[in-house]
Amino acid sequence: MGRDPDHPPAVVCTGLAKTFEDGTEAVRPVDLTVGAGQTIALVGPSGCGKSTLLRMVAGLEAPSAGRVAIAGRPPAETLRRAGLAVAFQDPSLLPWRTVRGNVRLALRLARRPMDDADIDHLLALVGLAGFEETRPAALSGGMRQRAAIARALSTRPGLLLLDEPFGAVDDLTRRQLARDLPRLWEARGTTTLLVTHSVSEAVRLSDRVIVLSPRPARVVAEIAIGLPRPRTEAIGESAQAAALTRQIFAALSDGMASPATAGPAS
Ligand SMILES: Nc1ncnc2c1ncn2[C@@H]1O[C@H](COP(=O)(O)OP(=O)(O)OP(=O)(O)O)[C@@H](O)[C@H]1O
Repeated sequence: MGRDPDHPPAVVCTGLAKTFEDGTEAVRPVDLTVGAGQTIALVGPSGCGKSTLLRMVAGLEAPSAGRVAIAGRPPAETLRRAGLAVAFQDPSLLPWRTVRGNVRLALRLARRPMDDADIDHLLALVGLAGFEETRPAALSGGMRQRAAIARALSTRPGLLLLDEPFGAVDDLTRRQLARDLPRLWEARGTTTLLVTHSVSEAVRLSDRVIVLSPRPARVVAEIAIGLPRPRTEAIGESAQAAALTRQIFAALSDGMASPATAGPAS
C-alpha cells in the first residue's frame, strides 16, 4: 500500500500554552515529548484542553506561548509534506464525494499512489466494506469517523494525531478497531498522539499516558505503559493493565483535587 513513511518524527512541545481571545485559558505551559515511533495518549477531564493541545501540535491552532517541533520543523511544514495526518472528532469529509472518493482525494493531495483495491482493503479494516460508494450524509456518525480514520491512515503519515478516534463508535466496533488499527500504525512505526476519554483504551494503545488536570490543562502525571506488544485483548484485560488503569484514575482524581485558577470559560 504505497511507500513507507519518511522516518517517523519525534514531537517536542516546549512551554506550549493557549489562552483564547476571550480570556479562556485552555492550556498552561506544557512540555511534552513523543519519541519517534511511540504512541502517547492524552487523558483528562472533559473540557480540560486536550483537543486544543492536539490542535496546536497539528498546527491548526496557534499557541499563545511556546512551540511545537516535529522532527525539528514547525507543524505546518510537516502537514504540507503530508507527513502528518489528523482524524478529529468532527470528521471533515467532503459531502459530494463517496467514501472511496474522499480517501482517493487525500492520496492525490499527498501525492501518494494507492490503487482502489488497497483503498478498499483499508476501508474493510475499519469496517466499511460495502460502503465504498456511499456519500458521508448516508453514513452514521461512527461510520463517518471510521472513514476519516481510513483517510488519515491511507497517506501513511509519519505522525498520526487522533482526537477521540473511536468516540462515536459502538462498543463492539470500538473494541475491534482498538485491536486492528494499532497493528497498522505499529507495523509502520508511525508516531501517534491520541486523545481519548477512555482510560482503558489509553492503557491498551499507548506506550505512555499523559494525565492532564482540569482546565487549564497541565501535566499532572506521565505513566509508562510497559505492557508487551502486540496488545491482545488478554493483555488489555490483564492484572497489570488493571493496575495501570487504577494508577491513571488516581492521577486524574489528584488533578481534580488541585485545580489551577483558570481564566473565564467561553
Ligand atoms: N475557539 C475557542 N475560543 C474560546 N474558548 C475555546 C475555544 N475552543 C475551545 N475553547 C474552550 O477551551 C476549553 C478547552 O477545550 P478543548 O476542546 O480543548 O477541551 P477537551 O479537553 O478536548 O474537551 P472534551 O474532552 O470535552 O472534548 C473549553 O473550556 C472550551 O470551551
